[in-house]
Amino acid sequence: MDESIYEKNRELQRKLDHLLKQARANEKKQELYETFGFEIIGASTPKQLRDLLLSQTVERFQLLDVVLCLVDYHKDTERLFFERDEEAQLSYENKLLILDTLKDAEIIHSLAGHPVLGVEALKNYRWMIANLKNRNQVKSAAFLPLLRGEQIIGALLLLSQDPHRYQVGIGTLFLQKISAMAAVAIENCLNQQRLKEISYQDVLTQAYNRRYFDLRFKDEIARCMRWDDDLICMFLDVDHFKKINDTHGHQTGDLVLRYMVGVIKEQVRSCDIVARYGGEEFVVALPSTTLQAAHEIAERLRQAVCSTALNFHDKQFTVSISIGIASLRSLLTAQQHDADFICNTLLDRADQALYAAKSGGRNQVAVYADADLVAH
Ligand SMILES: Nc1nc2c(ncn2[C@@H]2O[C@H](COP(=O)(O)OP(=O)(O)OP(=O)(O)O)[C@@H](O)[C@H]2O)c(=O)[nH]1
Repeated sequence: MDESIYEKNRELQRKLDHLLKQARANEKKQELYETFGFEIIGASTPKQLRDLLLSQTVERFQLLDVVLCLVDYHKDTERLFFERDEEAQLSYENKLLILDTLKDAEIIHSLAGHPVLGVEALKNYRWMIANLKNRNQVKSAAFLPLLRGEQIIGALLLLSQDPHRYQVGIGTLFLQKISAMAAVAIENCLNQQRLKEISYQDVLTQAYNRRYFDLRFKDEIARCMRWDDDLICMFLDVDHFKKINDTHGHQTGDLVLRYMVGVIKEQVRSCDIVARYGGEEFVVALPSTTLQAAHEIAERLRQAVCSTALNFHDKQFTVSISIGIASLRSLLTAQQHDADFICNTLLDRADQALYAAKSGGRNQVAVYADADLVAH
């Protein structure tokens, strides 16, 4: 056979090998993207989703970094996405940007509804990387809009050190699939959190309900014990509430309960847990608070309530509250007990203190003092 035919054969073989190699690489890539996409869809908590979108993407796709921006249509994205996890909030500070529909209207308007790659992505969306420490190492970027129907709910910006990684003209099908799955997952996750919040809320006052308090209270006790911190349980009860209802009507009574939650929230920190425990009784957990500080807060609250003239439904009147407080630290000086016992005993002690405040004449603060009770 003629040498040129051999050469043609070799050339064809080389081309075939190259195509096979490319096909295998694409298959692998597809598998990687698909597995990742299914994991995103399967994420059941904001923590899992945060980890997948903001950390795992970098690792699995060998990126320099990734930035996610979300449009805050319901003014709740940050709260729901971070679930009050301040540590996570801090560590993802520059990687998750929450866009306000009013303040950032122009920016939101500038988000493209299709993927943008290469120089244009870097030029148009430089604001997304403005606070990244490694922003100077970014050489190419892929901007992927997160769409739900016609609406943009945010965007992902994938960043690479390789100037050729995201160039105009490269196929974006894999990337589009990932961003479509991320959009669904984010929306689902936020909606699930919203449902959870509703089920933990007291409908009348918007404070947490007892179910939520019981769950969180145990967590907070465990956390404070781990850090050798004190924790205060405070019960508050409106004095002669039945009389308020009887005199001014049930609807006015409802307004008093709502007002109470407002006053309590004004006097405590955002990390304290305020819940309606039943009827006209409220409970507050104050982590990392000393008994003395809690006593001062309770006194301030009591005074704020009884010194304010209320004017609801054209009826002017004043109300007073009785408060009972108990501290975790005084309970732990006795002996070690399991979490349920500690939780129940602390609630019981605060309730006993409240009872003492009521029987002492109402409109007063009482502190549980019998540290030996737990041993009985
Ligand atoms: N308006 C209104 N009243 C409620 C609600 N839940 C419970 N109550 C009323 O709260 C009143 C509580 O009365 P009591 O338990 O006798 O207590 P009190 O009159 O506040 O007396 P002391 O606590 O001893 O000072 C009852 O009349 C309940 O009907 C509510 O959601 N709205």
